[in-house]
Amino acid sequence: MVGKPPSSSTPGGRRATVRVKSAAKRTTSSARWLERHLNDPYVHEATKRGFRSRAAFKLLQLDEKFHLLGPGKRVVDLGAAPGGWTQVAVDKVQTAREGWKVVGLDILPMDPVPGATTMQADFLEEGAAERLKEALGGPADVVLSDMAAPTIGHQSTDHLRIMALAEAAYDFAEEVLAPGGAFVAKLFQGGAEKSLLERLKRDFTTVRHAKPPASRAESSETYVVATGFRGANMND
Ligand SMILES: C[S@@+](CC[C@H](N)C(=O)[O-])C[C@H]1O[C@@H](n2cnc3c(N)ncnc32)[C@H](O)[C@@H]1O
Repeated sequence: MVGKPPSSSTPGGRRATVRVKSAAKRTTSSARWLERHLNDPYVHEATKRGFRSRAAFKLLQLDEKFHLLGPGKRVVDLGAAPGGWTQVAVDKVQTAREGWKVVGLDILPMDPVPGATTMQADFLEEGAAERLKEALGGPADVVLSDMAAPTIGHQSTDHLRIMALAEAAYDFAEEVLAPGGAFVAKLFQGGAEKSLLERLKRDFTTVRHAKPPASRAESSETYVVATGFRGANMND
């Protein structure tokens, strides 16, 4: 009969049945994703306002709460693609005066964002941080990291991978931040690993965890927000 799954009584049949089942599971979860996407008010608002991603609202909300961005500031945006945070950063920092800067980096290609410098590189690869420093051409007031590797569903592996990205982002931030600067990094629930938190508490006047309303409730994503950088040489 057409459409009837192959018999699972033979090894080939069982494999085929498993394949059919997992394809069906994938179809159901993509359908669920599409439905959620179409009903998401942030997706609609992002389209209306010309943002490339709904993620733009997470930065707008973090900025509203922590006052991170402002005219004339110099910003680094790590994990920038497709560019929602970069758009928000340019919008908030650009002024008629010289000196403001937004540099975005992603491992994926990204369409240029007017006003920003963008580069494609794996941030964890040797030389990427140096190239980024060159593009920045001076100290930064804000280092943002929304970097996240695709999750594999294995909680501790996903946690380790995002922590490695956050730690690398802070290694970079520690070198380029101007006194008074701010650092934001995406983490998974459970918050920052003790070692990163200890460094942040030592180096900043305020360290908070935040989950902006635009971050989906079912996502374990959260952000660590550190403000009031005490200055690079304070530990010397
Ligand atoms: C959640 S998305 C960022 C969304 C972005 N903030 C926006 O507003 O459009 C996470 C990004 O981190 C990037 N990423 C993950 N690992 C990276 C790495 N090692 N180096 C650079 N970018 C990385 C991914 O390619 C992805 O584009």
